[in-house]
Order: sequence, then structure tokens, then C-alpha cells
Amino acid sequence: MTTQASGLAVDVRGLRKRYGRVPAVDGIDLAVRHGEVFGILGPNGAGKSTTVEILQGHRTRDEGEVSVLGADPATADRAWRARVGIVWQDESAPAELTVRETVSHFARFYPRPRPVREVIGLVGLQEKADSRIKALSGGQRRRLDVALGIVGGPRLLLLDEPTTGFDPAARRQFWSVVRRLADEGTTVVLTTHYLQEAEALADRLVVIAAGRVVAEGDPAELRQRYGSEATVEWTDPDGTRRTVRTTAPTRTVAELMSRFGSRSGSEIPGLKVGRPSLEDVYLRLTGQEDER
Ligand SMILES: Nc1ncnc2c1ncn2[C@@H]1O[C@H](COP(=O)(O)OP(=O)(O)OP(=O)(O)O)[C@@H](O)[C@H]1O
Repeated sequence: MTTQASGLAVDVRGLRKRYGRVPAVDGIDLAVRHGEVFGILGPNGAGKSTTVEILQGHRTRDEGEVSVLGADPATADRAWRARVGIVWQDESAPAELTVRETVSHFARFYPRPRPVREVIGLVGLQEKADSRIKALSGGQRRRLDVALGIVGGPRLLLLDEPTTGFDPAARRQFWSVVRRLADEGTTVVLTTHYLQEAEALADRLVVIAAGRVVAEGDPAELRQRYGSEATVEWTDPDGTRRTVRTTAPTRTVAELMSRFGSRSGSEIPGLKVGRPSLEDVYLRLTGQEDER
């Protein structure tokens, strides 16, 4: 299997990985097209990092076929590594070096690096180009990590929970960096446990839970496919709160109206009719619904 044959940037079939008895990844398929931003969304412990580490070639797998830019990451060569951008957290770089010096230093590892000034501009650090690393904020530091991940001019960027620990403003700035890269044609695979992040960035996404894909599609499709049931809530005469999920909420309300005598003017106590948000859908799919 090659990406040339399948036309995919990342093609994963039947991927499995266990840690001792724990199945961290339990039969995952992924198909990432060239040029798209692909999200792997899931709660803590779902298997996201394990999957991405296998795509990076930094973790072995037990079973399954994996093709990343046409090669198996387990055996890929240096030329492949230059085409796949990996963003490490707190890439080890001397704290005394400036941003420009650090990016220039890393550029030397690649056969065809991007111009240093362009990379610094792309991640929005032009104002900090001459600042020492030790003087950067957490969000700026993370953008430097991305700069080091893209200075080799990768065709595919693999980002594992890139904005964990960011404040909302830093997160939005980071999203615009990812969008800029995507607009340039870089394929991006990112894991996240922030639904909002997947919705903001991903052209398509998979939702994973307990090592398995539980849903896939673009965010709008997911909302439509899994969010078509409305919720009707009301309070019974004995004070008990009732909730039903239904695809026919009008019929449910009509039944309640006749039960509560609403046609003669009385209200259905505490009536609420709602459509699930994508967050509701996500929490239901990943079995976290009751934790809200
Ligand atoms: N090195 C390891 N040794 C043993 N178990 C591990 C190891 N790494 C991960 N696991 C377990 O495998 C499962 C999947 O972990 P993984 O880190 O891939 O999930 P994740 O979706 O990235 O979670 P998080 O969002 O918390 O980073 C978890 O149950 C985790 O405890």
C-alpha cells in the first residue's frame, strides 16, 4: 500500500497497540487526504498520542498497516523525516539563544529548509525574533516549537495536543498559524481534546474513545448525523423532572399538551425543547455525557 496508490497523505488500517494488557489503540482506520486539516478528537486516554507517535515513527505498533506520505514510518528514511514535520513540546534549545538563532540552527538539519525569516513570520514571532528563548511566554515558546517543526518545509505536520495549557487568546493565535499553513497546502493532522478546536480547524475529523473510532466526518455532518434527536424536558405534577430524546418532538409536545390539559390554557410545567449541540453529541459518543 502506498499513498500514490491510495491518493492519501495518511492511510491507516486496522491499527492496534497494547501496553501490557491495556489496548491503547484497538483497531483504528484513518484516511487523511492531501492538503486537509484532519482532527483526531477524543478524551484523555482515548489513544490519540499513541496513534500520532506511531504515525511519527516514534512508537512501534502491534498490528495494522500504516502509510504516511507513501512510507511506513517504522522503516522510513531520513528523506521521509524531512517531509514530515513533528512539533515537540519544549524542543531542547539553549535558553540563551534568540528565536532567530534557534530557527537558523534547526534549519541546518534539513536539505531544503524554508527561509528563517518566513518561518518566524508564519508563526507570528517577528517581534520576538531577537528575544532570547528564556524571555518568551508559554504561548510564544509553543509557537517557536511549531517554527522548528516547519522549518524543514514539511508536506505533512503532525501536532499532538498543540494548545494544551494555552489561554483562549493564545489558542486562537495558534489556530491562525495552523490555518495559514493549511492555506499554503501543508497537510495537518492534529489531536485535541477540545471540541471547539476540532470544530475551528478540522476539515474532517474522527472522534476516538477507548482506542476506537466512534464517529467520523466533517463537523457539520457529525452534528447532523448524531444530533438529529431533540430533547424534550418537562416537570411532572409530582415534581419529577422528565427528559425524552426523540426525532419527533412536535408529537411528544402534542401528547404532553393533551396530558396536561394545555389546550384549555394551562402550561406544561418546565417545558424545554432543545437540539443537541456538537458538544452534547461529542460527550454522548465518548461516553462522558454524565460527567457534565
Ligand atoms: N507508555 C505507556 N505505558 C503504559 N500505558 C500507556 C503508555 N502510554 C499510554 N498508555 C495508556 O494507553 C491509553 C491511551 O493513551 P494515550 O496517551 O495514547 O491517550 P491520549 O488520547 O493521547 O490521552 P491524553 O489526552 O490524556 O494525552 C491510556 O489508557 C494510557 O494510560
